[in-house]
Amino acid sequence: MYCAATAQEAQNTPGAAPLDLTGFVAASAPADSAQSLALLLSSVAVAVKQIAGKVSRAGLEGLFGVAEQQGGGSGDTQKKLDVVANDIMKAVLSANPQVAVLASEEDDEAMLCSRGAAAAAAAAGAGGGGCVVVFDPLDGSRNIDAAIPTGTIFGVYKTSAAAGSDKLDATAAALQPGTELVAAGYALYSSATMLVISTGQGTHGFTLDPLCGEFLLTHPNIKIPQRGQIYSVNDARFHDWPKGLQAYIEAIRQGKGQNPKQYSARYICSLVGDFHRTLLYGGVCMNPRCHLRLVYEANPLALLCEQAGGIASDGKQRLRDIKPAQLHQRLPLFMGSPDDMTELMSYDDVQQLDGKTYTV
Ligand SMILES: O=P(O)(O)OC[C@H]1O[C@](O)(COP(=O)(O)O)[C@@H](O)[C@@H]1O
Repeated sequence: MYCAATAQEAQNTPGAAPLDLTGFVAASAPADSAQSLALLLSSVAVAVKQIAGKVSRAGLEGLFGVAEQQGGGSGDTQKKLDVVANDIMKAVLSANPQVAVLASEEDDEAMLCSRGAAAAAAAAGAGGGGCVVVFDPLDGSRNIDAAIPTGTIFGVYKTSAAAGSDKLDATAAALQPGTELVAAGYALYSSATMLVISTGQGTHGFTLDPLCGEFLLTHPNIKIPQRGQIYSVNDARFHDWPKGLQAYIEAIRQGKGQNPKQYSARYICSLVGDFHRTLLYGGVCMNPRCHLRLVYEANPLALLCEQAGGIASDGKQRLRDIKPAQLHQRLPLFMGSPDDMTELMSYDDVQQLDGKTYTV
């Protein structure tokens, strides 16, 4: 089988052109799904390029601010760009015949895509079928109006785990534990547009080259540092946290943790941005209250984190082992370097479960 190491060797060959996303996935994903995942991730890349265009032109196209009509979904106030990004994801992905089910943060229910669902039902008996794509079309959208980085998060499952013989239940198909993910990724809309993906063969980062319009491999086989020196959390909530989390943060702030160095705080309030920095620089990023969503935010990032050698938890257990009960289920989220995460989890009492919400 052609594996990630081979694709990486090609990337490192002097004079070789950087690999593009589709070529890399076709060459490095598991052999039985490489072609289909390459096609699927090509569709994601098309949607991401369109969203990146809208994000960068939002101020010029009147796309700042709150949407006039509030839709369903996870209950957050929808921004104009949330709606635009959601429409783009659904339009592009539903045109891909492999996609049987789409589940978005911005919609109440998972939806069946007629072409993909018919194909999935037809192939279900043979153990085949289409795929389910879960996504948060624009994470961190409260940052949009200040041109601060935002992102798109997605995860891909097979329908076969949920398909009956002739009828596919869209919601059931979307409620799979993170251990069933066959691919996941995020786009980061920042000084560069990046797409970071995993098909279960490592975590790899691609940068959109505006000159050729392609995502090119710039960060092959990302490995999160064993330990970092940065923690990322909304620190203003310190006095609402449980004792264990307070004690951990106090220790690392003062260089009194297992790492005898004082940690720095960094918090963009854009999950993709905070996670991306953590992946590259190490340390921990977290939201200890029940705010982030298991299905389309936490689980996809957890796959990327683990494939980079990190740990992802809800503060009690491995995140990807949790079987979702609802599409918009929220939970505490902790991800980061293995040594930092192991130290954090040793404090045990780190989840903020008081149900408190905040207006800003
Ligand atoms: O208010 P908190 O607890 O700091 O939460 C901020 C988090 O919420 C998010 O904005 C996600 O919420 P949205 O999906 O509604 O944008 C993350 O990007 C960010 O990490």
